[in-house]
Amino acid sequence: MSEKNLERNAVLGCIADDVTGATDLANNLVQGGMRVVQVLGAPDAKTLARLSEADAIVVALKTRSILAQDAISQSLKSLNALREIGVARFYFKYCSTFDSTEHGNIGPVSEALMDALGVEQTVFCPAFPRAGRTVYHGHLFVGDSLLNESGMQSHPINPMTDANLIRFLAKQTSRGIGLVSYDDIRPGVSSVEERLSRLRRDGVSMVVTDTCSDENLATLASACASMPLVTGGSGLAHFLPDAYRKCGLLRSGTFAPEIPSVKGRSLIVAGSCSKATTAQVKYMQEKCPCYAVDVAAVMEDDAAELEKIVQWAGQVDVSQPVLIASSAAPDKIAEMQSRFGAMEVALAIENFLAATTVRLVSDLGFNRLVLAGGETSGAIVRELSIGALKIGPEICTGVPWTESLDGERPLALVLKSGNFGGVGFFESALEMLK
Ligand SMILES: Nc1ncnc2c1ncn2[C@@H]1O[C@H](COP(=O)(O)OP(=O)(O)O)[C@@H](O)[C@H]1O
Ligand SMILES: O=C(O)[C@H](O)C(=O)COP(=O)(O)O
Repeated sequence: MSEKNLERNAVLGCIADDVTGATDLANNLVQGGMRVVQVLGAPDAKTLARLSEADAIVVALKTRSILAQDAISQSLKSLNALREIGVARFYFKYCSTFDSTEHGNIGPVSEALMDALGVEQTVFCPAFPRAGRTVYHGHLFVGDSLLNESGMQSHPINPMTDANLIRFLAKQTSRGIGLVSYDDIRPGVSSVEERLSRLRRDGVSMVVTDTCSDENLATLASACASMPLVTGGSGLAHFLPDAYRKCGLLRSGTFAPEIPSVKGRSLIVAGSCSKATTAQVKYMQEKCPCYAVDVAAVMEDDAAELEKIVQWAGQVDVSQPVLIASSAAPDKIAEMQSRFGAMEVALAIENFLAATTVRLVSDLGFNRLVLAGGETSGAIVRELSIGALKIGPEICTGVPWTESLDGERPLALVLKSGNFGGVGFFESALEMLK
């Protein structure tokens, strides 16, 4: 394909099951040298056709924790729109901690995408070593802890209680599941390719990959570059652009992403209850005014609680960032869930934080938004009616600044995965805009 043609067609179309995972993926593709645009919600081909300069298009859905049939329908709509504009390679992105449940959507959506593309095999590569996610003998580790001992076992809506990905995925699909082990990867690309073809011959269509290092990811990216579909966390995406360049699929050269040029008030909204976000909230409470959301009040009279927050935020000096957090410890979460129902609380808080953010943006001029949590961020960007994001520079591993490309006024946004970032993340993110 001539260099000019390479300029025209997106090489890779990505479908992500939550918005923070989508920006995490987009960030890794940008780091690999791709020009990336992220769209929010299942698009149509007409919308995508306008993004002709992008090497990769990332479609950010909110399908991780919804009914499988709805997740499949939104994912296939996105796939069809991407195919209609000529995209031929696809990436289904889910969490590096494989966030799902026994009846979750990773298996069903992967099956649907494989069937729509007519592919016999794909890989499941959640690992992201730079973020401490590795896989060994098919078991997922977060740092030096097994997934089910990492804190993810207490997740409010998808507690991860089994680190064995093969056993866990088998509960979501009846298709053959196999493993490309560390010992298959260590010798190099041809060893991985031989293992994959042996598994394919044996009818194994879903292949979990061990990954202990970035070097393993680079090997896997080269071995999978010809696959029409790959699935995983964002780690593999860091190395795919180079693999595509080596196949002549992607133009050479890289570019420096721009920091958002949005001036104005800063708002931090934390709905994630992960260990990382809880620590970040605790740190930031010492640095700026913080409102701890009263979950029981939200469940009983959300309008009154929202008005209280708007009044409170209106008293804060405009030069100060404002922090609103519903994050809580597992025992407090359990108490609310037993009183009101787990999904009822989850959805009520997502919708409450979304409505609150819209009010603060429209009434008090907040336009630099740092959002913590995948489901939380998805609800907020949907309520703000943001359709597309330009990917900016990385703040920490897996989390970039972004800027809205549409809507009434430009917004600078951080969509932070709950688990990502150090304790001072919120402060560091805002420092970058000074
Ligand atoms: N105090 C709380 N009690 C119960 N559920 C909560 C509380 N605060 C937030 N939640 C819910 O927990 C879920 C957090 O998910 P998410 O935003 O994806 O965070 P993460 O990125 O850590 O997974 C959301 O559904 C949110 O509404
Ligand atoms: O951890 C990842 O791979 C992604 O950044 C992600 O999917 C995060 O989802 P979360 O719900 O924000 O933890």
